[in-house]
Amino acid sequence: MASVQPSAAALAPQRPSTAATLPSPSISPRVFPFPRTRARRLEVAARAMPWPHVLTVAGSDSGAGAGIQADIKACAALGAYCSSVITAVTAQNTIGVQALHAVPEDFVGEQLRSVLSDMSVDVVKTGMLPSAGIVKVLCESLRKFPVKALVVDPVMVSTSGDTLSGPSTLAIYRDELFPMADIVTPNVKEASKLLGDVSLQTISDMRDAAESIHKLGPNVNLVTEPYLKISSFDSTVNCKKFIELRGLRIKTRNTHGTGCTLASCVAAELAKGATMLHAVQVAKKFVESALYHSKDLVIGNGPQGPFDHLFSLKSPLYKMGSLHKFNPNDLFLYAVTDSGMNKKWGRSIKDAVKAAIEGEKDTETREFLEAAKACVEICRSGGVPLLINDRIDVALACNADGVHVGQTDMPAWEVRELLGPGKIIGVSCKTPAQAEQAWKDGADYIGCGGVFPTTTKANNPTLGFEGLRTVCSTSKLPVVAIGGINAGNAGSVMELGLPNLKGVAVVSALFDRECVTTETRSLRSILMNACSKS
Ligand SMILES: Nc1ncnc2c1ncn2[C@@H]1O[C@H](COP(=O)(O)OP(=O)(O)O)[C@@H](O)[C@H]1O
Ligand SMILES: Cc1ncc(COP(=O)(O)O)c(N)n1
Ligand SMILES: [Mg+2]
Repeated sequence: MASVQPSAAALAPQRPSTAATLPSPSISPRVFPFPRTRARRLEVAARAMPWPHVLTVAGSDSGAGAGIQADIKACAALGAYCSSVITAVTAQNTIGVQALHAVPEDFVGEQLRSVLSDMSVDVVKTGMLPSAGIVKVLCESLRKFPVKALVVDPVMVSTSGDTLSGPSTLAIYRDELFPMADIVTPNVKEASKLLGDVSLQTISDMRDAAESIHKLGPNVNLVTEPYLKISSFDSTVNCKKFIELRGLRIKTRNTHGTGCTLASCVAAELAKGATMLHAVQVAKKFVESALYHSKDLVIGNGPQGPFDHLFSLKSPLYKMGSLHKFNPNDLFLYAVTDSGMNKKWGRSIKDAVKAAIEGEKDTETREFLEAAKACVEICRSGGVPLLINDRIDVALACNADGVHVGQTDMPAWEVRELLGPGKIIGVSCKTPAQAEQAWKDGADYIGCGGVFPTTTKANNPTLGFEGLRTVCSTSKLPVVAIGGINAGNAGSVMELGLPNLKGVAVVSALFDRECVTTETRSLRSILMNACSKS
Protein backbone atom coordinates (compact mmCIF):
# COMPACT_ATOMS: atom_id res chain seq x y z
CA MET A 1 0.00 0.00 0.00
CA ALA A 2 1.13 3.54 -0.58
CA SER A 3 0.19 6.68 1.29
CA VAL A 4 0.75 10.15 0.01
CA GLN A 5 1.29 12.85 2.57
CA PRO A 6 0.31 16.32 1.35
CA SER A 7 3.24 14.68 0.58
CA ALA A 8 2.00 10.63 -2.00
CA ALA A 9 2.73 7.05 -1.40
CA ALA A 10 3.59 4.03 -3.26
CA LEU A 11 3.96 0.70 -2.22
CA ALA A 12 3.62 -2.72 -1.48
CA PRO A 13 5.26 -5.84 -2.56
CA GLN A 14 2.79 -8.21 -1.07
CA ARG A 15 3.15 -11.07 1.32
CA PRO A 16 3.33 -14.24 -0.71
CA SER A 17 0.23 -16.36 -0.57
CA THR A 18 0.72 -19.23 1.86
CA ALA A 19 -2.16 -21.25 0.45
CA ALA A 20 -0.78 -24.52 -0.85
CA THR A 21 -1.84 -25.54 -4.31
CA LEU A 22 -3.79 -28.73 -3.91
CA PRO A 23 -3.89 -31.24 -6.72
CA SER A 24 -7.31 -31.46 -8.29
CA PRO A 25 -9.15 -34.77 -7.96
CA SER A 26 -7.86 -37.13 -10.58
CA ILE A 27 -11.19 -38.82 -11.32
CA SER A 28 -13.16 -37.94 -14.36
CA PRO A 29 -16.63 -36.76 -13.40
CA ARG A 30 -18.18 -38.91 -16.15
CA VAL A 31 -16.88 -42.21 -14.82
CA PHE A 32 -17.67 -41.54 -11.17
CA PRO A 33 -18.54 -44.98 -9.84
CA PHE A 34 -21.90 -45.14 -8.10
CA PRO A 35 -22.46 -46.14 -5.40
CA ARG A 36 -19.10 -44.83 -4.25
CA THR A 37 -17.28 -46.67 -1.52
CA ARG A 38 -16.63 -44.91 1.75
CA ALA A 39 -12.88 -45.15 1.17
CA ARG A 40 -13.23 -43.59 -2.25
CA ARG A 41 -15.32 -40.76 -0.82
CA LEU A 42 -12.77 -40.10 1.88
CA GLU A 43 -9.99 -40.07 -0.67
CA VAL A 44 -11.86 -37.50 -2.76
CA ALA A 45 -12.63 -35.45 0.35
CA ALA A 46 -8.98 -35.43 1.34
CA ARG A 47 -7.92 -34.13 -2.06
CA ALA A 48 -10.75 -31.69 -2.53
CA MET A 49 -10.48 -27.95 -2.19
CA PRO A 50 -12.61 -26.94 0.78
CA TRP A 51 -15.60 -24.77 -0.15
CA PRO A 52 -17.20 -22.94 2.77
CA HIS A 53 -20.79 -24.15 2.88
CA VAL A 54 -23.86 -22.39 4.26
CA LEU A 55 -27.23 -24.10 4.34
CA THR A 56 -30.10 -21.62 4.36
CA VAL A 57 -33.39 -22.83 5.80
CA ALA A 58 -35.82 -20.16 4.65
CA GLY A 59 -38.74 -19.11 2.48
CA SER A 60 -38.78 -18.38 -1.24
CA ASP A 61 -39.48 -14.80 -2.33
CA SER A 62 -40.90 -14.81 -5.87
CA GLY A 63 -39.59 -11.26 -6.31
CA ALA A 64 -36.11 -12.59 -5.39
CA GLY A 65 -35.17 -9.62 -3.21
CA ALA A 66 -35.30 -11.44 0.12
CA GLY A 67 -35.53 -15.01 1.44
CA ILE A 68 -33.75 -17.97 -0.13
CA GLN A 69 -32.92 -15.97 -3.26
CA ALA A 70 -31.16 -13.20 -1.29
CA ASP A 71 -29.32 -15.77 0.82
CA ILE A 72 -27.91 -17.61 -2.19
CA LYS A 73 -26.78 -14.38 -3.87
CA ALA A 74 -25.18 -13.04 -0.67
CA CYS A 75 -23.25 -16.25 -0.05
CA ALA A 76 -22.16 -16.41 -3.70
CA ALA A 77 -20.93 -12.83 -3.53
CA LEU A 78 -18.79 -13.69 -0.51
CA GLY A 79 -17.43 -16.91 -1.96
CA ALA A 80 -19.44 -19.46 0.01
CA TYR A 81 -21.55 -22.30 -1.38
CA CYS A 82 -25.20 -22.05 -0.37
CA SER A 83 -27.59 -25.00 -0.29
CA SER A 84 -31.27 -24.35 0.42
CA VAL A 85 -34.05 -25.99 2.35
CA ILE A 86 -37.31 -24.25 1.46
CA THR A 87 -39.81 -23.81 4.29
CA ALA A 88 -42.44 -21.73 2.48
CA VAL A 89 -43.24 -20.31 -0.92
CA THR A 90 -44.41 -16.72 -0.99
CA ALA A 91 -46.08 -14.77 -3.78
CA GLN A 92 -44.24 -11.54 -3.22
CA ASN A 93 -43.14 -8.42 -5.09
CA THR A 94 -41.98 -4.89 -4.38
CA ILE A 95 -45.45 -4.02 -3.04
CA GLY A 96 -45.72 -6.75 -0.42
CA VAL A 97 -46.58 -10.39 0.22
CA GLN A 98 -49.75 -11.39 -1.64
CA ALA A 99 -49.89 -15.08 -0.61
CA LEU A 100 -47.98 -17.65 1.36
CA HIS A 101 -47.82 -21.43 1.25
CA ALA A 102 -45.96 -23.31 3.98
CA VAL A 103 -44.13 -26.47 2.93
CA PRO A 104 -45.34 -29.50 4.98
CA GLU A 105 -43.15 -30.17 8.02
CA ASP A 106 -42.26 -33.71 6.89
CA PHE A 107 -41.04 -32.41 3.58
CA VAL A 108 -38.88 -29.76 5.26
CA GLY A 109 -37.45 -32.66 7.29
CA GLU A 110 -36.74 -34.60 4.08
CA GLN A 111 -34.89 -31.67 2.55
CA LEU A 112 -32.84 -31.19 5.73
CA ARG A 113 -31.91 -34.86 5.79
CA SER A 114 -30.90 -34.83 2.11
CA VAL A 115 -28.50 -31.93 2.53
CA LEU A 116 -27.15 -32.49 6.03
CA SER A 117 -26.53 -36.23 5.61
CA ASP A 118 -24.52 -35.85 2.41
CA MET A 119 -22.91 -32.43 2.09
CA SER A 120 -20.45 -30.99 4.59
CA VAL A 121 -22.40 -28.00 5.82
CA ASP A 122 -20.35 -25.56 7.90
CA VAL A 123 -23.04 -23.13 8.98
CA VAL A 124 -26.84 -23.24 9.03
CA LYS A 125 -28.64 -19.92 8.57
CA THR A 126 -32.37 -19.68 9.20
CA GLY A 127 -34.86 -17.22 7.71
CA MET A 128 -38.63 -17.58 7.45
CA LEU A 129 -39.81 -20.53 9.59
CA PRO A 130 -43.57 -20.30 9.17
CA SER A 131 -44.75 -22.76 11.85
CA ALA A 132 -43.75 -24.10 15.25
CA GLY A 133 -43.69 -27.59 13.70
CA ILE A 134 -41.05 -26.55 11.17
CA VAL A 135 -38.89 -24.99 13.90
CA LYS A 136 -39.16 -28.28 15.81
CA VAL A 137 -38.13 -30.36 12.77
CA LEU A 138 -35.16 -28.03 12.26
CA CYS A 139 -34.03 -28.30 15.91
CA GLU A 140 -34.22 -32.11 15.71
CA SER A 141 -32.18 -32.15 12.48
CA LEU A 142 -29.53 -29.88 14.01
CA ARG A 143 -29.20 -32.16 17.00
CA LYS A 144 -28.76 -35.13 14.67
CA PHE A 145 -26.38 -33.37 12.25
CA PRO A 146 -24.45 -30.76 14.26
CA VAL A 147 -22.80 -27.91 12.34
CA LYS A 148 -20.04 -25.45 13.23
CA ALA A 149 -22.37 -22.50 13.72
CA LEU A 150 -26.04 -21.56 13.66
CA VAL A 151 -27.18 -18.09 12.54
CA VAL A 152 -30.83 -17.38 13.34
CA ASP A 153 -32.60 -14.49 11.62
CA PRO A 154 -35.99 -14.59 13.35
CA VAL A 155 -37.97 -13.41 10.32
CA MET A 156 -41.49 -12.61 11.51
CA VAL A 157 -42.74 -9.59 9.61
CA SER A 158 -41.58 -8.42 6.17
CA THR A 159 -40.47 -4.84 5.66
CA SER A 160 -43.80 -4.37 3.90
CA GLY A 161 -45.53 -5.23 7.22
CA ASP A 162 -46.83 -8.69 6.23
CA THR A 163 -46.70 -11.51 8.77
CA LEU A 164 -44.34 -14.33 7.72
CA SER A 165 -44.30 -16.30 10.95
CA GLY A 166 -47.14 -16.05 13.47
CA PRO A 167 -47.12 -15.76 17.28
CA SER A 168 -47.30 -19.57 17.58
CA THR A 169 -43.58 -19.78 16.75
CA LEU A 170 -42.44 -17.30 19.44
CA ALA A 171 -42.24 -19.81 22.29
CA ILE A 172 -40.28 -22.44 20.34
CA TYR A 173 -37.91 -19.79 18.96
CA ARG A 174 -37.21 -18.63 22.51
CA ASP A 175 -37.10 -22.05 24.18
CA GLU A 176 -35.48 -24.31 21.58
CA LEU A 177 -33.85 -22.51 18.67
CA PHE A 178 -32.24 -19.50 20.39
CA PRO A 179 -30.33 -21.60 22.93
CA MET A 180 -28.71 -23.49 20.02
CA ALA A 181 -27.80 -20.31 18.08
CA ASP A 182 -24.40 -18.69 17.82
CA ILE A 183 -25.98 -15.40 16.76
CA VAL A 184 -29.55 -14.15 16.37
CA THR A 185 -30.31 -11.06 14.28
CA PRO A 186 -33.77 -9.65 15.05
CA ASN A 187 -34.72 -6.23 13.72
CA VAL A 188 -36.35 -3.93 16.31
CA LYS A 189 -39.88 -5.07 15.45
CA GLU A 190 -38.90 -8.71 15.89
CA ALA A 191 -36.97 -7.97 19.10
CA SER A 192 -40.07 -6.25 20.46
CA LYS A 193 -42.31 -9.24 19.60
CA LEU A 194 -39.85 -11.72 21.11
CA LEU A 195 -39.92 -9.76 24.36
CA GLY A 196 -43.71 -9.58 24.62
CA ASP A 197 -44.34 -6.41 22.57
CA VAL A 198 -42.10 -4.11 24.61
CA SER A 199 -41.71 -0.63 23.15
CA LEU A 200 -38.28 -0.10 21.57
CA GLN A 201 -37.84 3.57 20.67
CA THR A 202 -34.35 4.56 21.70
CA ILE A 203 -30.83 3.22 21.56
CA SER A 204 -31.03 2.60 25.28
CA ASP A 205 -34.23 0.50 24.71
CA MET A 206 -32.29 -1.46 22.09
CA ARG A 207 -29.47 -2.12 24.53
CA ASP A 208 -31.95 -3.47 27.08
CA ALA A 209 -33.60 -5.61 24.40
CA ALA A 210 -30.23 -6.96 23.22
CA GLU A 211 -29.40 -7.94 26.79
CA SER A 212 -32.78 -9.59 27.39
CA ILE A 213 -32.57 -11.61 24.16
CA HIS A 214 -29.02 -12.58 24.97
CA LYS A 215 -30.30 -14.10 28.22
CA LEU A 216 -32.48 -16.42 26.11
CA GLY A 217 -29.33 -18.30 25.14
CA PRO A 218 -27.67 -17.19 21.89
CA ASN A 219 -23.99 -16.39 22.19
CA VAL A 220 -24.35 -13.12 20.32
CA ASN A 221 -27.34 -10.96 19.59
CA LEU A 222 -27.46 -8.30 16.94
CA VAL A 223 -30.48 -6.02 16.98
CA THR A 224 -30.72 -4.10 13.73
CA GLU A 225 -32.26 -0.68 13.27
CA PRO A 226 -31.28 1.25 10.18
CA TYR A 227 -33.34 4.28 11.04
CA LEU A 228 -31.38 5.16 14.18
CA LYS A 229 -28.28 5.03 11.95
CA ILE A 230 -26.82 2.23 14.02
CA SER A 231 -27.03 -1.43 14.53
CA SER A 232 -26.51 -2.53 18.05
CA PHE A 233 -24.47 -5.54 18.80
CA ASP A 234 -24.21 -7.42 22.02
CA SER A 235 -21.53 -9.90 22.80
CA THR A 236 -21.21 -11.09 26.35
CA VAL A 237 -19.17 -14.06 25.18
CA ASN A 238 -16.28 -12.35 23.48
CA CYS A 239 -15.84 -9.21 25.48
CA LYS A 240 -18.68 -9.06 27.98
CA LYS A 241 -19.87 -5.80 26.64
CA PHE A 242 -22.34 -4.09 24.40
CA ILE A 243 -21.01 -2.77 21.12
CA GLU A 244 -22.73 -0.36 18.78
CA LEU A 245 -21.81 -0.55 15.13
CA ARG A 246 -22.14 2.73 13.33
CA GLY A 247 -22.99 2.56 9.64
CA LEU A 248 -23.90 4.77 6.75
CA ARG A 249 -27.61 5.23 6.13
CA ILE A 250 -28.06 4.90 2.37
CA LYS A 251 -30.96 6.86 0.95
CA THR A 252 -32.70 4.33 -1.27
CA ARG A 253 -36.02 2.50 -1.67
CA ASN A 254 -34.14 -0.69 -2.44
CA THR A 255 -33.89 -2.14 1.07
CA HIS A 256 -35.93 -5.31 0.58
CA GLY A 257 -33.91 -8.25 1.84
CA THR A 258 -31.36 -6.37 3.95
CA GLY A 259 -31.99 -8.53 7.02
CA CYS A 260 -31.73 -11.83 5.08
CA THR A 261 -28.54 -10.59 3.42
CA LEU A 262 -26.94 -9.43 6.67
CA ALA A 263 -27.53 -12.82 8.33
CA SER A 264 -26.35 -14.75 5.24
CA CYS A 265 -23.15 -12.72 5.07
CA VAL A 266 -22.47 -13.44 8.74
CA ALA A 267 -23.03 -17.14 7.99
CA ALA A 268 -20.75 -17.04 4.92
CA GLU A 269 -17.94 -15.37 6.86
CA LEU A 270 -18.28 -17.83 9.75
CA ALA A 271 -18.16 -20.69 7.23
CA LYS A 272 -14.92 -19.19 5.91
CA GLY A 273 -13.50 -19.30 9.44
CA ALA A 274 -13.91 -15.69 10.53
CA THR A 275 -14.47 -14.66 14.14
CA MET A 276 -17.97 -13.49 15.01
CA LEU A 277 -17.01 -9.83 15.33
CA HIS A 278 -15.25 -9.89 11.99
CA ALA A 279 -18.18 -11.69 10.35
CA VAL A 280 -20.63 -9.08 11.62
CA GLN A 281 -18.43 -6.20 10.49
CA VAL A 282 -17.99 -7.70 7.00
CA ALA A 283 -21.73 -8.36 6.76
CA LYS A 284 -22.63 -4.81 7.69
CA LYS A 285 -20.18 -3.37 5.20
CA PHE A 286 -21.46 -5.69 2.49
CA VAL A 287 -25.08 -4.58 2.99
CA GLU A 288 -23.98 -0.95 3.05
CA SER A 289 -21.95 -1.30 -0.16
CA ALA A 290 -24.67 -3.25 -1.98
CA LEU A 291 -27.29 -0.62 -1.06
CA TYR A 292 -24.94 2.17 -2.09
CA HIS A 293 -24.27 0.66 -5.50
CA SER A 294 -27.94 -0.20 -6.08
CA LYS A 295 -29.52 2.94 -4.73
CA ASP A 296 -30.88 4.15 -8.05
CA LEU A 297 -31.82 0.79 -9.61
CA VAL A 298 -35.49 0.37 -10.46
CA ILE A 299 -37.33 -2.96 -10.43
CA GLY A 300 -41.09 -3.00 -9.77
CA ASN A 301 -43.54 -0.28 -8.87
CA GLY A 302 -43.79 -0.81 -5.12
CA PRO A 303 -42.10 0.99 -2.24
CA GLN A 304 -39.47 -1.70 -1.47
CA GLY A 305 -37.13 -2.69 -4.27
CA PRO A 306 -34.46 -5.38 -4.29
CA PHE A 307 -30.77 -4.51 -4.43
CA ASP A 308 -27.87 -6.00 -6.36
CA HIS A 309 -25.83 -8.47 -4.33
CA LEU A 310 -23.41 -8.96 -7.20
CA PHE A 311 -22.65 -5.25 -7.56
CA SER A 312 -18.92 -5.86 -7.52
CA LEU A 313 -19.14 -7.81 -10.79
CA LYS A 314 -20.64 -4.99 -12.76
CA SER A 315 -19.84 -1.70 -11.07
CA PRO A 316 -17.85 0.29 -13.64
CA LEU A 317 -15.87 1.74 -10.75
CA TYR A 318 -14.79 -1.72 -9.67
CA LYS A 319 -14.00 -2.60 -13.26
CA MET A 320 -11.77 0.42 -13.67
CA GLY A 321 -10.04 -0.67 -10.53
CA SER A 322 -10.75 2.62 -8.80
CA LEU A 323 -12.41 0.92 -5.88
CA HIS A 324 -9.58 -1.07 -4.45
CA LYS A 325 -11.01 -3.82 -2.33
CA PHE A 326 -9.17 -3.61 0.97
CA ASN A 327 -6.81 -6.46 1.55
CA PRO A 328 -5.03 -6.37 4.94
CA ASN A 329 -2.01 -8.03 3.31
CA ASP A 330 -1.49 -4.79 1.39
CA LEU A 331 -0.19 -3.39 4.69
CA PHE A 332 2.88 -5.65 4.46
CA LEU A 333 5.12 -2.89 3.18
CA TYR A 334 3.38 0.47 3.43
CA ALA A 335 5.41 3.24 1.86
CA VAL A 336 4.70 6.78 3.04
CA THR A 337 6.33 9.46 0.91
CA ASP A 338 7.40 12.80 2.28
CA SER A 339 7.77 15.93 0.17
CA GLY A 340 10.73 17.27 2.16
CA MET A 341 12.71 14.12 1.62
CA ASN A 342 11.87 13.94 -2.06
CA LYS A 343 13.05 17.54 -2.53
CA LYS A 344 16.28 16.73 -0.74
CA TRP A 345 16.98 13.98 -3.25
CA GLY A 346 15.80 16.10 -6.17
CA ARG A 347 12.83 13.95 -7.24
CA SER A 348 9.12 14.55 -7.63
CA ILE A 349 6.48 12.66 -5.61
CA LYS A 350 5.51 10.99 -8.86
CA ASP A 351 9.03 9.74 -9.46
CA ALA A 352 9.35 8.59 -5.85
CA VAL A 353 6.11 6.61 -6.02
CA LYS A 354 7.08 5.14 -9.35
CA ALA A 355 10.44 4.09 -7.99
CA ALA A 356 8.91 2.53 -4.89
CA ILE A 357 6.47 0.50 -6.97
CA GLU A 358 9.26 -0.75 -9.18
CA GLY A 359 11.26 -2.63 -6.62
CA GLU A 360 4.63 15.36 0.99
CA LYS A 361 3.35 18.43 4.23
CA ASP A 362 4.22 21.71 2.67
CA THR A 363 2.92 21.29 -0.83
CA GLU A 364 0.26 23.67 -2.17
CA THR A 365 -3.12 22.03 -2.73
CA ARG A 366 -3.13 22.36 -6.51
CA GLU A 367 0.41 21.05 -6.84
CA PHE A 368 -0.41 18.24 -4.43
CA LEU A 369 -3.57 17.31 -6.33
CA GLU A 370 -1.70 17.13 -9.62
CA ALA A 371 0.95 14.89 -8.02
CA ALA A 372 -1.76 12.75 -6.40
CA LYS A 373 -3.54 12.26 -9.74
CA ALA A 374 -0.30 11.15 -11.34
CA CYS A 375 0.33 8.76 -8.43
CA VAL A 376 -3.16 7.27 -8.74
CA GLU A 377 -2.37 6.36 -12.33
CA ILE A 378 0.99 4.83 -11.46
CA CYS A 379 -0.36 2.92 -8.47
CA ARG A 380 -3.32 1.57 -10.42
CA SER A 381 -1.15 0.21 -13.16
CA GLY A 382 1.10 -1.36 -10.51
CA GLY A 383 -1.90 -2.87 -8.67
CA VAL A 384 -1.04 -0.92 -5.51
CA PRO A 385 -3.70 0.91 -3.50
CA LEU A 386 -2.99 4.61 -2.97
CA LEU A 387 -4.14 6.44 0.15
CA ILE A 388 -3.96 10.16 0.79
CA ASN A 389 -2.86 11.36 4.19
CA ASP A 390 -5.39 13.67 5.97
CA ARG A 391 -6.76 15.29 2.84
CA ILE A 392 -10.24 13.93 2.15
CA ASP A 393 -10.79 16.67 -0.46
CA VAL A 394 -7.70 15.62 -2.42
CA ALA A 395 -8.60 11.91 -2.11
CA LEU A 396 -12.05 12.62 -3.55
CA ALA A 397 -10.70 14.83 -6.33
CA CYS A 398 -8.10 12.30 -7.50
CA ASN A 399 -10.31 9.24 -6.82
CA ALA A 400 -7.66 7.68 -4.57
CA ASP A 401 -8.35 4.32 -2.95
CA GLY A 402 -8.72 5.86 0.49
CA VAL A 403 -7.51 8.15 3.22
CA HIS A 404 -5.39 7.85 6.34
CA VAL A 405 -6.38 10.09 9.28
CA GLY A 406 -4.82 10.88 12.63
CA GLN A 407 -6.51 11.36 16.00
CA THR A 408 -6.86 15.11 15.51
CA ASP A 409 -8.13 14.86 11.92
CA MET A 410 -11.74 14.31 10.87
CA PRO A 411 -13.27 11.33 12.74
CA ALA A 412 -13.25 8.13 10.67
CA TRP A 413 -17.05 7.80 10.61
CA GLU A 414 -17.35 11.29 9.08
CA VAL A 415 -14.68 10.39 6.55
CA ARG A 416 -16.75 7.31 5.74
CA GLU A 417 -19.85 9.49 5.24
CA LEU A 418 -17.90 11.52 2.70
CA LEU A 419 -16.03 8.73 0.91
CA GLY A 420 -18.78 6.07 0.88
CA PRO A 421 -18.39 2.41 1.77
CA GLY A 422 -15.98 1.29 -0.96
CA LYS A 423 -12.90 3.28 0.04
CA ILE A 424 -10.14 2.31 2.44
CA ILE A 425 -9.86 4.26 5.69
CA GLY A 426 -6.90 4.01 8.08
CA VAL A 427 -6.59 5.66 11.50
CA SER A 428 -3.46 6.31 13.58
CA CYS A 429 -3.99 4.80 17.04
CA LYS A 430 -1.76 4.63 20.09
CA THR A 431 -4.13 2.95 22.54
CA PRO A 432 -6.62 0.06 22.61
CA ALA A 433 -9.44 2.59 23.19
CA GLN A 434 -8.51 4.49 20.02
CA ALA A 435 -8.30 1.21 18.10
CA GLU A 436 -11.75 0.17 19.38
CA GLN A 437 -13.20 3.54 18.32
CA ALA A 438 -11.64 3.20 14.84
CA TRP A 439 -13.31 -0.21 14.46
CA LYS A 440 -16.70 1.14 15.58
CA ASP A 441 -16.32 4.06 13.19
CA GLY A 442 -15.90 1.69 10.26
CA ALA A 443 -12.16 2.07 9.58
CA ASP A 444 -10.40 -0.70 7.65
CA TYR A 445 -7.04 -0.75 9.43
CA ILE A 446 -5.05 1.13 12.06
CA GLY A 447 -1.51 2.48 12.01
CA CYS A 448 0.21 2.04 15.38
CA GLY A 449 3.37 3.81 16.55
CA GLY A 450 5.86 5.29 16.88
CA VAL A 451 7.40 1.94 17.44
CA PHE A 452 10.89 3.48 17.49
CA PRO A 453 11.94 7.11 18.02
CA THR A 454 11.58 9.07 14.77
CA THR A 455 12.44 12.47 13.46
CA THR A 456 9.88 12.30 10.63
CA LYS A 457 7.07 13.36 12.94
CA ALA A 458 7.49 15.95 15.72
CA ASN A 459 6.07 15.32 19.24
CA ASN A 460 5.35 11.69 18.55
CA PRO A 461 5.74 9.63 21.73
CA THR A 462 7.46 6.27 21.26
CA LEU A 463 5.31 3.25 22.16
CA GLY A 464 8.01 0.61 21.83
CA PHE A 465 7.30 -3.09 21.31
CA GLU A 466 5.16 -3.25 24.47
CA GLY A 467 2.86 -0.44 23.33
CA LEU A 468 2.54 -2.08 19.92
CA ARG A 469 1.81 -5.45 21.53
CA THR A 470 -0.95 -3.96 23.73
CA VAL A 471 -2.73 -2.37 20.76
CA CYS A 472 -2.27 -5.37 18.43
CA SER A 473 -3.55 -7.90 20.92
CA THR A 474 -6.86 -6.07 21.45
CA SER A 475 -7.38 -4.56 18.00
CA LYS A 476 -10.29 -5.83 15.92
CA LEU A 477 -8.70 -4.30 12.83
CA PRO A 478 -5.48 -5.20 11.00
CA VAL A 479 -2.51 -3.17 12.18
CA VAL A 480 0.45 -1.64 10.38
CA ALA A 481 3.37 -0.65 12.62
CA ILE A 482 4.95 2.77 12.01
CA GLY A 483 7.60 5.06 13.44
CA GLY A 484 11.35 4.82 12.98
CA ILE A 485 11.13 1.54 11.08
CA ASN A 486 13.97 0.82 8.66
CA ALA A 487 15.94 -2.00 7.11
CA GLY A 488 17.85 -2.49 10.37
CA ASN A 489 14.84 -3.04 12.63
CA ALA A 490 11.87 -3.98 10.37
CA GLY A 491 12.64 -7.70 10.75
CA SER A 492 12.53 -7.49 14.54
CA VAL A 493 9.05 -5.94 14.39
CA MET A 494 7.60 -8.68 12.17
CA GLU A 495 9.39 -11.40 14.14
CA LEU A 496 7.31 -10.40 17.18
CA GLY A 497 4.52 -12.33 15.44
CA LEU A 498 1.90 -10.08 17.05
CA PRO A 499 -1.78 -10.80 16.42
CA ASN A 500 -3.30 -8.56 13.72
CA LEU A 501 0.08 -7.09 12.77
CA LYS A 502 0.09 -7.18 8.98
CA GLY A 503 3.12 -5.10 8.06
CA VAL A 504 5.26 -2.03 8.53
CA ALA A 505 4.96 1.51 7.24
CA VAL A 506 8.18 3.22 6.28
CA VAL A 507 9.02 6.79 5.33
CA SER A 508 12.73 7.71 5.48
CA ALA A 509 13.87 4.11 5.01
CA LEU A 510 12.66 4.33 1.41
CA PHE A 511 12.39 7.97 0.50
CA ASP A 512 15.37 9.48 2.36
CA ARG A 513 17.61 7.30 0.25
CA GLU A 514 19.23 7.70 -3.09
CA CYS A 515 17.57 4.75 -4.83
CA VAL A 516 13.99 4.12 -3.69
CA THR A 517 13.64 1.01 -5.88
CA THR A 518 16.69 -0.72 -4.41
CA GLU A 519 15.61 0.13 -0.84
CA THR A 520 12.08 -1.16 -1.49
CA ARG A 521 13.40 -4.47 -2.85
CA SER A 522 15.76 -4.95 0.04
CA LEU A 523 13.12 -4.09 2.67
CA ARG A 524 10.71 -6.49 1.05
CA SER A 525 13.13 -9.36 1.28
CA ILE A 526 13.92 -8.51 4.93
CA LEU A 527 10.19 -8.61 5.74
CA MET A 528 9.67 -11.91 3.92
CA ASN A 529 12.57 -13.44 5.82
CA ALA A 530 11.21 -12.23 9.14
CA CYS A 531 7.76 -13.62 8.34
CA SER A 532 9.11 -17.02 7.48
CA LYS A 533 10.79 -17.08 10.94
CA SER A 534 7.82 -15.84 13.03
N1 LIG B 1 -30.95 2.34 4.19
C1 LIG B 1 -30.00 1.64 4.79
N2 LIG B 1 -28.72 2.07 4.79
C2 LIG B 1 -27.74 1.36 5.39
N3 LIG B 1 -27.93 0.21 6.02
C3 LIG B 1 -29.18 -0.29 6.06
C4 LIG B 1 -30.29 0.39 5.45
N4 LIG B 1 -31.40 -0.37 5.65
C5 LIG B 1 -31.01 -1.47 6.34
N5 LIG B 1 -29.68 -1.42 6.60
C6 LIG B 1 -28.88 -2.38 7.33
O1 LIG B 1 -29.27 -3.68 6.92
C7 LIG B 1 -29.19 -4.60 8.01
C8 LIG B 1 -30.57 -5.29 8.16
O2 LIG B 1 -31.43 -4.43 8.88
P1 LIG B 1 -33.00 -4.37 8.83
O3 LIG B 1 -33.43 -3.62 7.62
O4 LIG B 1 -33.42 -3.86 10.17
O5 LIG B 1 -33.39 -5.90 8.68
P2 LIG B 1 -34.74 -6.54 8.17
O6 LIG B 1 -34.64 -6.71 6.68
O7 LIG B 1 -34.77 -7.81 8.92
O8 LIG B 1 -35.86 -5.60 8.56
C9 LIG B 1 -28.78 -3.76 9.24
O9 LIG B 1 -27.38 -3.86 9.43
C10 LIG B 1 -29.18 -2.37 8.85
O10 LIG B 1 -28.42 -1.39 9.55
C1 LIG C 1 -39.44 -15.29 2.00
C2 LIG C 1 -39.06 -14.07 2.77
N1 LIG C 1 -38.13 -14.17 3.74
C3 LIG C 1 -37.75 -13.08 4.44
C4 LIG C 1 -38.32 -11.85 4.18
C5 LIG C 1 -37.91 -10.64 4.99
O1 LIG C 1 -37.23 -9.67 4.22
P1 LIG C 1 -37.57 -8.12 4.41
O2 LIG C 1 -37.53 -7.85 5.89
O3 LIG C 1 -36.51 -7.38 3.69
O4 LIG C 1 -38.95 -7.93 3.82
C6 LIG C 1 -39.30 -11.76 3.15
N2 LIG C 1 -39.90 -10.61 2.84
N3 LIG C 1 -39.65 -12.89 2.46
MG1 LIG D 1 -34.96 -9.48 9.33
